[in-house]
Parts: sequence; structure tokens; C-alpha cells
Amino acid sequence: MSLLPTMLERIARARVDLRMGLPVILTTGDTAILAIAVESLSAARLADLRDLGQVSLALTARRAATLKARVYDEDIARIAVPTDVELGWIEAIADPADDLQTPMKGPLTSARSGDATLPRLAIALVKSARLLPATVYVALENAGDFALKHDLTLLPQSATEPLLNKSSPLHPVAAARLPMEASQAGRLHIFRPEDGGEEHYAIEIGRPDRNTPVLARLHSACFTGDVLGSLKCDCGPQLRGALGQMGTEGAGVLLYLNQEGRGIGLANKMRAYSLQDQGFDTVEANHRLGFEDDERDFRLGASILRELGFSSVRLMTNNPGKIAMMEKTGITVVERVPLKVGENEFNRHYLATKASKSGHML
Ligand SMILES: Nc1nc2c(ncn2[C@@H]2O[C@H](COP(=O)(O)OP(=O)(O)OP(=O)(O)O)[C@@H](O)[C@H]2O)c(=O)[nH]1
Ligand SMILES: [Zn+2]
Repeated sequence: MSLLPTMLERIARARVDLRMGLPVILTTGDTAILAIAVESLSAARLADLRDLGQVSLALTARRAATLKARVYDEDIARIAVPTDVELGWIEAIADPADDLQTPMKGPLTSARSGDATLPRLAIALVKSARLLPATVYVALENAGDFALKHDLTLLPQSATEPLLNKSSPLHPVAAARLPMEASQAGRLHIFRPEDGGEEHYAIEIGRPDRNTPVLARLHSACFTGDVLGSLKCDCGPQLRGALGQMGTEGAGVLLYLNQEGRGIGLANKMRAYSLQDQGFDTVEANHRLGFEDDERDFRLGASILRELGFSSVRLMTNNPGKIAMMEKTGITVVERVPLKVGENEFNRHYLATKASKSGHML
């Protein structure tokens, strides 16, 4: 018998550690780093890191571009943290909130030599913990002993990377009848991933025939739009519009994917909104934070559809990326059903940006 956690369990634990401000140890076997997410870094832990050696800061190339810092590792920049700077210096580099008041940060010296494999992995982990994509780290010797002594999570890079890049299998947990305004014949299914991540939902309307293409919608969570009726986006009207059409046709399936803020999480989405208040558009705001325009994993949608027994859909969307991803993951899209609802004076610019920069169909 072994109660030792599996790699998947260790990664889930590492996500929580990072959110709590605990360091995690990443190793290639030959080399190792001790990494802490900038978002949850405390002054005391920064001092601890400094006792261990030269502290570096890893950022995404997106964030580095805003800061005009040199990028020598394609998607990652590694920046030396001067020994005399305080925590606020690091936070201001990672978080764009005050970029406009203090545009000149640094000077920032990017590392050219050495390997970016482990800092890159640290950024991927921090992103999957829905934190700002920035991490501080120090090189570590005798990582195994250090991890044991300090009771820290240690992740070997070779076993972690493939699991982080893989879409976690989802399993049905519970389902029940749910009469709704859009249709009394509703049924809500809950799906839980194996990796300890967010649960996702499927709302089935009627009893759609599994052998013919089903009217389907992949909806990404939007607390502000879906629940609060925010006028900054079109999510609320799209959600209700899609359910309404399924109710009218008497059959359909709406996947409610908990990928808030195009996969960056609600806290980061609010950071993006704050940047939008400063004049940046939805894509620029994501980039300034260090994210790509869209960090969602649409493979989830395909796997839920398959689990429910569907293999072809009439997809309600204006986003060609969703259609491409469905087709790639083996779900046939026989028809695109446009879903143009909810345009108003507050979201007009947002919708225009999605059309011009993200290829959305008008
Ligand atoms: N990062 C970020 N996310 C946003 C912003 N506005 C809305 N969102 C999120 O964007 C997602 C909207 O996704 P969808 O409704 O699937 O929209 P879509 O990709 O445009 O595709 P279709 O609606 O199918 O055409 C939700 O997760 C929202 O929370 C924003 O300004 N920044
Ligand atoms: Zn929205």
C-alpha cells in the first residue's frame, strides 16, 4: 500500500501552495529552483529567498513587451531582482495597475545565459492557479533534501509538464431535472475534472436525439455578465438567448464552462477591466497583464459533449476558434448558428475589438 500522492495530486497541491504564498520546488533532475508566485509573495518570504541566493523574476513575453524588457527565451523573460529593492518593486513589475502613473520601471536586466525551462514551468503553474503570471525564484541545490526539510511540494519537470498541458478527463458527478424559464424540460449535469480544477456544467434541454446534430452552445462563465447583468459584454443576453432558442426548438445542450474571463479568472478579469478603464481594449489589457488574448481550453467542451453521447452539433457562436477546436477534437460542426444579441453603447467597442482582433464574425 502507498498513500504517496500521485503527480496529478502533487500538482493540485502545488497550485494551492502557490495561492497561499508558499514556495514550490521544480526540478529537471540536474537543476532545481524554488519558486513563489509574485501575487502572493510576502516581504518575509522574499527575505528568505534572498538568504538562499540571487533572486530572479520570471515574466511572460507579453508582460515583458509592455515593460520593454528584453526577451531571450521566446515566451519568457528572466529578470534579475536587484538586492536593494523592496517587495513593491517586484509587484509593480508583475502587476500593470500603476503602469500609467509610473511608466518607467527598472532598469530591467534580462538573463541571457542559463536555461528557462524551470521558470517557464513555474509561470505555467502560476497561471493554472489563476494568479498573475509572474514568479520569483532562486536556484536550489540538493532539492530533494531541501523539500523534505522544509515540507515543500517538489515537482519533477518531466512528469509535470505533460500533465499541465493535457486537458484533464472529466467525470459526471450528479444530474437532476431543472425546470427553467426557457424550458420546463431542463436537466443540469455536473462534471468534475480529475486534476482538482473547476467543475463544469451541461444544461440539457428536452431529450435531444444523440444521432442527429444537437443545437449546442459553449458558454464561458462570466459572473459580471451572467449574474450581474453587466453591460460591458454580451454574455448575459447570449446565455439567455441560447437557452431561449433551445427552449423554442425543444432540444439543445448548453455547456457552462467555468473559464471566467476567457480563462484568466475573475480577479485577473477585474484587473483587465481596471486597465480598460485606463483606455486599453480587451486584448491589450490581457497582454499588459501577461496573458494571451484567450487562455481557455475548449477541449473540455468536446469531452463533455462526447460524455453525454453527442458527436455532431449545430454550434451557436460567433467565434471561429470554437468551431476549429470542436472539429479538431472530433466533434463535427454541421452548422454555425449566429448568436448576435445584447449589443449596447457600453459593449460596442468590446464587440468591435473581438471582431477586428480575435476574428469574431459580425
Ligand atoms: N479577459 C477578459 N475576459 C472577458 C472580457 N469580457 C468578457 N470576458 C470573458 O469572455 C468570455 C466570453 O466568452 P464567450 O461568451 O464564450 O464568447 P466568445 O469567445 O466571444 O464566443 P461566442 O460568444 O461564442 O461568439 C467569458 O469568460 C467572459 O468572462 C474582458 O474584457 N477580458
Ligand atoms: Zn461577459
